[in-house]
Amino acid sequence: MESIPIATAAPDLDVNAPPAASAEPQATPAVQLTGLTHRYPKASRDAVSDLSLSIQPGEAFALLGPNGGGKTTTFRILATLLQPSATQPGAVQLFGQDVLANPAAARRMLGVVFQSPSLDIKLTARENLDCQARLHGLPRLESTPRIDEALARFDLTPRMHDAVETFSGGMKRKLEIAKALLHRPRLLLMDEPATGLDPAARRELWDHLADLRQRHDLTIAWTTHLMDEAEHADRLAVLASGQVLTVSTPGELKASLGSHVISVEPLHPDQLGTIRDQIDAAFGPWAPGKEPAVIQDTIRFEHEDGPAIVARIAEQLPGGVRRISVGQPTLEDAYLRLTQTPSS
Ligand SMILES: Nc1ncnc2c1ncn2[C@@H]1O[C@H](COP(=O)(O)OP(=O)(O)OP(=O)(O)O)[C@@H](O)[C@H]1O
Repeated sequence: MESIPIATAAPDLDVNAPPAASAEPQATPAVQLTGLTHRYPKASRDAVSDLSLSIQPGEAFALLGPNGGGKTTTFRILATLLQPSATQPGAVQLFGQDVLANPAAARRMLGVVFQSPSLDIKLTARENLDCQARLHGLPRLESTPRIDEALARFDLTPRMHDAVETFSGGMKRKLEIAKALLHRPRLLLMDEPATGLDPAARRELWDHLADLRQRHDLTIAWTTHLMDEAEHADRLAVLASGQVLTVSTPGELKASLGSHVISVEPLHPDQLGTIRDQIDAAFGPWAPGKEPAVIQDTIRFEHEDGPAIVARIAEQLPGGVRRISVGQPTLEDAYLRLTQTPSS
C-alpha cells in the first residue's frame, strides 16, 4: 500500500445568495414542468420522459446529470427552442404562462445563455450589447443607461470599446450574461455556464450571479454535470435517462449518505471485484444502498466510522490496495451513488 491519505472534510455549503426564496413554495412557480416528454425523431427512447419539477421565484436551481441525462433537452424546451413530442408533450409554464401555447411571451421573461457563444467576436463589447438592445426593440434613451450599467456591473467598462475576440473566456461569459439580462428577464437560463472557465473565472462568475440575485428579482436555472457548479444551487434536480431521480438541496443530498465515504483503489484494477467482496464480507451487514460498490476504478462505500474501517482494511489487505481515502460525503459522492450503476 502506498499511502492512506485522509481526504479533507467537504467544505461547508457555499450558497452565495440568501436561501430564503427556496424554502417556501409560492403560489406561482417561476418554472412548472408537468409530465414533460420528448423523443427525438428516429430515437428509440425518450430523451425526457414524463418529467415534472418546479422552480420557485428567486431560486437558484441546478439541473444536474450525467451525459445524455436529458438536461439539454429540458433546457431547449424551456428556452422555447424545441417543442416537446406532440403525442404526450406535457405542460411547461413560466410564471404561470403557458410556454407551449405562447412562446413569444415566454421569451420576454427569459434570458438565455447558451453553451456555445452567441457573441459577435469582431464587434466590441458595447456593440454586442447595442445589437441585443435593438433586437429587443429598446429605445436608445432606455438602452444607453442599461448598457452602461451592465458593463459596469460585470466590470467590463474599461474594455467596452475592445473587440470581443481579445477577451478572456471569463470576460466573454460575463458579456454573454450581461447580454441575456439586458431586457430584464425574470428567469436567467444557462446551459453549462462555467464550461471552459478556469477556477478563478468560475468563482468570479458565481459571485456576480449571487450579486444579481440579491439586487434583482431574478430566478436562475442552469444545467451542469459539474459538482462545484451544483453547489451554488438552493436546490437541484438530478436527471438521468430523461427522468428526475431526486430534487433536494445540495446539503440534503450529501446528508443522504453515511457519515463517512470510503474509497479503496486496488493495486491492480482486475482485483476490484475480489476486494469489493472481501470488504463486503468483512464489514457487513450493510444498510440498503450503503454496501460497497465498484464505481469507476474504486470501491466506494459508506460507514459511520470511516477512520476505524480504513485502519482495518490496511491491516487485512496488505499489499492489495494502492490507496484508501475517507472523507465527509461530498455532492459528487451522492451524485455517483444516484447515477452510476455499480459494476461487478
Ligand atoms: N438531436 C438529437 N437527435 C436524437 N437524439 C438526441 C438528440 N439530442 C439528444 N438526443 C438524445 O437524447 C438524450 C438526452 O440528451 P440530452 O442532450 O438532453 O442530455 P444531456 O443531459 O444534456 O447530455 P450532455 O450532458 O451530454 O449534454 C440522449 O440519449 C441523447 O442521445
